[in-house]
Amino acid sequence: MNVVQSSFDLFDDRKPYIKGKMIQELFHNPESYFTVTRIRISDTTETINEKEIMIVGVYPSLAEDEIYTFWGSIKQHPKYGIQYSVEQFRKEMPQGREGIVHYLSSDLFPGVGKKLAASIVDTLGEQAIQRILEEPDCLREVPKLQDKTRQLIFERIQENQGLEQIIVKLSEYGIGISLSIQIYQKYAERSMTILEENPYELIETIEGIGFKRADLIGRAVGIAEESAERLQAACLYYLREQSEQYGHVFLPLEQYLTDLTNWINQLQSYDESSAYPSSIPQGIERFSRKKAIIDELSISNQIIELGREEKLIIEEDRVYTPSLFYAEKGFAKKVRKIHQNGLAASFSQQEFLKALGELEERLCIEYAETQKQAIEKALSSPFMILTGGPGTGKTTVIRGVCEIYAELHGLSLNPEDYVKKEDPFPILLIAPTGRAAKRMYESTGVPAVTIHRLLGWSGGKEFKHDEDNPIEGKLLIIDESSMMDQWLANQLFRALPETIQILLVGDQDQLPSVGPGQVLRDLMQSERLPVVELQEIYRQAEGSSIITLAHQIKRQEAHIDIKTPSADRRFFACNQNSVVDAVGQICSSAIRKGYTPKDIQVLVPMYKGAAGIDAINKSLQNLFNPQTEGKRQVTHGDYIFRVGDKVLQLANNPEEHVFNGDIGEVVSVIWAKENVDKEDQLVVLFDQKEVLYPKNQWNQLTLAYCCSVHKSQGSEFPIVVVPVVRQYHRMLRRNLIYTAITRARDFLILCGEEQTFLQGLQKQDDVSRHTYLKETLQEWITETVAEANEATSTK
Ligand SMILES: Nc1ncnc2c1ncn2[C@@H]1O[C@H](COP(=O)(O)OP(=O)(O)OP(=O)(O)O)[C@@H](O)[C@H]1O
Repeated sequence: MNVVQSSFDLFDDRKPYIKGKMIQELFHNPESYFTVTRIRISDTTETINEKEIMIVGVYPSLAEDEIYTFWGSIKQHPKYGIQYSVEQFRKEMPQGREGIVHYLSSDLFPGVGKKLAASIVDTLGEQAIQRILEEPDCLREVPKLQDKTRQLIFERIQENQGLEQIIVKLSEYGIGISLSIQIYQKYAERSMTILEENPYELIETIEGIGFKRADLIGRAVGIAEESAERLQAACLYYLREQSEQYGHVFLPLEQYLTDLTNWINQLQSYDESSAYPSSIPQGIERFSRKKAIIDELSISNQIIELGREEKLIIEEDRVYTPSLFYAEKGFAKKVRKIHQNGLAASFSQQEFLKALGELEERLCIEYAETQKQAIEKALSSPFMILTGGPGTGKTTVIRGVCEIYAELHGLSLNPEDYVKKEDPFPILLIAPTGRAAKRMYESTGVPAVTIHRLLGWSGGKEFKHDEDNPIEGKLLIIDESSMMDQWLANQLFRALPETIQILLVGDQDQLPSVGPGQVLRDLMQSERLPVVELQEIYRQAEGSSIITLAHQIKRQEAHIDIKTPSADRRFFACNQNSVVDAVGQICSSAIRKGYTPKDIQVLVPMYKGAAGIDAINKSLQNLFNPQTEGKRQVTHGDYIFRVGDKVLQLANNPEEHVFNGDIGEVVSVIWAKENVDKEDQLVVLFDQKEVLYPKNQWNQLTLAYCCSVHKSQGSEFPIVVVPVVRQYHRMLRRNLIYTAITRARDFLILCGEEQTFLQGLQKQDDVSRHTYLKETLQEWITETVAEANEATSTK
């Protein structure tokens, strides 16, 4: 294979080096890549006699049985003796034969395993790739190679000419095959040039490459710490990271500059012991390549430059990424337009009361005074917000709005009356998740879809509807709007006609959106749009103590009793070490009472640790769906997926109409030998729709017996089990617990430590989000709701 003659010659073999194989990794920080490994020396030009040495510095975890070359300097530690401080490193090229076997048995060639790949190389020699390209028929010489596989090998090699070189090269920096393929697909023959000249570009273009990984390549190819490319990439990356992690839409300039400077310096100050976690083995010197302190002035120069190039937007003392700046401004602009231009229904009080009376009769309920006001206001305002805790009748009001709107406009609510394209259904009901939309449909009888579906999302940034191709509709009702982030809100609003009427429904005490922003909260707090809050609880009337507990939490009452059992609520005391068993016992007991795994949902705030989601899922899998003879299962990383398992979708897959947070069941495992693609496959059933998962999509799935509170937003389950133990204490806060317990429809079981639960309720979200939506609306819409009301009442 010609990889060995790659033009990528960055390493100076004349400098002293040490070559060797790993014996043991003593420390590796996956964040900073600071690594300490003991290696067995196979060759060196340094003046040492040792056969083994400790390699200390910034490099990825080494692969077993691979030879690496390190360039650096020898340091003498008073206690631990000789150590080697690394400045550059390189994985030795795979030997010709080994490299081709590795390539041919990768996921690029489904159906070709190590054995077959070895047989191809044994038959065709180390020039196999070249030979196959020139004369595909040479593959006929390989024993037992089926025609279909032969064809596939040739086609894949032809499609990916040159890729094998990149794969081998990138593996030197700890970059695996799938990322290498993405890099190659993006840059083709320019891949190597990008890597050598500005690996930081990969952060923007390749998902899965963050600043630290790019910086690792940057170090290896010799890009200076203070170079503009590196610092600019750090500025952009840090801002994006802060938005993604903490939900900020912008950062205050001063804070951004200080925190970013500290972050950059901490990244490179590997020789300052304070920068390292205490888990580094004592006695290991903390040093690496030459250090350069980056001062605030250098960073601010780069920020100004990025501002000039419009890669950052600086408005007064706020720094934004362009996408969030335009999302926030664009959304605010459209809200103002709809608020001022939207066409509200016009009707007399008499007409309204008549329609309401008929509806009450039909539904056999009597709307409460605030609920009536909510319906009337929603119908007569271009933009209204309806809020309230669980069970206060938000959905009942939505139903009223739909029915009376239809009545007042003489419209039918039967979708079958709208089959013609030029006559679309006038009332659009949407929610951020599929399950929330389904609930909305079930309780109102009006069709409801996800926001993504309404927008005709087809993956990535592709939406069918936007300002040039707006959605058609007259009334739009958005439920669970606390989950809507600033990007999605803007995407939705830009696709709406200015004349549409909007009812936004949500509970601001629930968790904020996963993505940046706090759209619902800002809209409400701007005091520029009418808001109706429902406070009376109706589900309580049906005997629900779950709802009472939720409202006690919402009102921040001082004495909350979680221990006294009631008809729909229990508490079981247990500690951190016994909580997994306790959850198991609770679930077993529910199953004995006739509930199925689908009815029971365990909700936990974190994945890792002895009481984390992963551990609970493994234990519940054995309980709910144990391995039995003949039941098929596959292993994927740490997980086993077995026929009958309840699984959770972790990514949006618009082609198959399955979305992040959807829950399904594994209904079959198809072995590689049973399908034309020659790879193991899973079939998952979601709501009567079967979806096929080839192996490379298994990472979109996880077990769902237990899932995160975040993923459960917008859903309801008959039985919810919420363990609360000290291990979660960093994550616990009022709105998280509130969201978890309000997911329970019939029965709520809390287990764990009462004290930890009560302490969690005392904590609010510690970081408030930096957003400017509220202020923008206040600047742009001059009249407050109170003033508007006054003006109407004096007319
Ligand atoms: N005015 C009313 N009279 C009698 N029952 C009512 C009234 N309003 C609502 N309900 C009943 O209260 C229960 C909760 O109402 P609804 O589902 O509309 O509340 P919600 O705020 O949407 O709750 P959640 O947010 O938990 O879904 C329902 O069973 C509903 O029929």
